[in-house]
Amino acid sequence: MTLSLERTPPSEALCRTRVVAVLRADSPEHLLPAARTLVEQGLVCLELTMTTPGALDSLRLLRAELGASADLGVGSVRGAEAARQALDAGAAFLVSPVFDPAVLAECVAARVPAYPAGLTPTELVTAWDAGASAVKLFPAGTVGPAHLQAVREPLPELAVMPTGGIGIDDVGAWLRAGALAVGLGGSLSGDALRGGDLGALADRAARALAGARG
Ligand SMILES: O=C(O)C(=O)C[C@H](O)[C@H](O)COP(=O)(O)O
Repeated sequence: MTLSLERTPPSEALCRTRVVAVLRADSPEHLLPAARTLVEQGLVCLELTMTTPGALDSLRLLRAELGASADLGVGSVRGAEAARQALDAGAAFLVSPVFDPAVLAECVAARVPAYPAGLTPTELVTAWDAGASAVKLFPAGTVGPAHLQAVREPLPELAVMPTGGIGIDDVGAWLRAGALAVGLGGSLSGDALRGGDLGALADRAARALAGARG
């Protein structure tokens, strides 16, 4: 199907590293040291979720502290107002657990990459045809890489970012099944967002990136 829409492409950093760290914390306290650790390892695409208290203040802080070394987006975005607030705070991309056309419209207008979600072929194609930069397969862990491979056989044009329930050692399998990139939340963060060991976080980041390189 040929559409006359101008799709904002995913960032160069996402296409290169192929891993997005989903940072969902109970408090903003430990975000900065964890983010620094990930960026030092080369895991530079970071998604701060709106469910984290003070998420947009944290985004501003991380942007000031990490500058151009990180590709900082916002996740769990629902509704036009939240999308506008995240974009005003400088989000480099927006992610959602659903396909919300209002969020996508804000991203299209601002020419910022948008990653709305779907699970079924129809949901994924609907978000893709509406102009998603890539579609987030969510919750990916409930279906596995075989689902992605089967969906993309008749729909090879879809750029897909599986997220939700993915282990750090599963990255390679998802990329081989046709994913553009994967999102890693809990399996990557571990206890680092609660003040846990940053050395262990660095090791997990290195493992995830090694899996992405294949
Ligand atoms: O809400 C969004 O926009 C999200 O990005 C949701 C994330 O995909 C998951 O919260 C990550 O899930 P885990 O890797 O299982 O911890």
